[in-house]
Amino acid sequence: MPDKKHAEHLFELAKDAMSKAYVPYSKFHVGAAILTSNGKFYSGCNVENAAYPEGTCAEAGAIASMVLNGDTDIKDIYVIGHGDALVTPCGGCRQKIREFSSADTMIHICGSEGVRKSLTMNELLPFSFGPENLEQ
Ligand SMILES: O=c1ccn([C@H]2C[C@H](O)[C@@H](CO)O2)c(=O)[nH]1
Ligand SMILES: [Zn+2]
Repeated sequence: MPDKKHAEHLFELAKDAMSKAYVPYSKFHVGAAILTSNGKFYSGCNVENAAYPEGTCAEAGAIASMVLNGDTDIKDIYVIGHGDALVTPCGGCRQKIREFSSADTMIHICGSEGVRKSLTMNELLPFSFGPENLEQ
């Protein structure tokens, strides 16, 4: 877990991002917030599209913001969806998070009261394919 101050900020950022989701089709709001290993915060929401497959996930938005700002090392990522069911990152997002993860990256799945489940990258995506697989 990140320290208390970082944890609170991540949760607030993820909730705030969730409130901004553009979801006229699914009405399913999702927010994500990232803390990088160098102490920066990024967030994102899902953005749907009338051409349904073009919609993007909250995690993808947060990752795009992180990369735009020159950061590539996720320490913690919080994900929150509206409603009671826990939102675990979809398969595509697991792979997107994996690209920017390291041994100590943690994925925290939140409910309305805070973190409900914390997972390592390997728990979320075992036997994963990553950048090092391309190193010869
Ligand atoms: O981890 C997830 C799972 C789903 N969604 C979005 C995609 C779509 O807009 C809506 C319903 O699938 O939730 C995310 O943003 N992140
Ligand atoms: Zn996704």
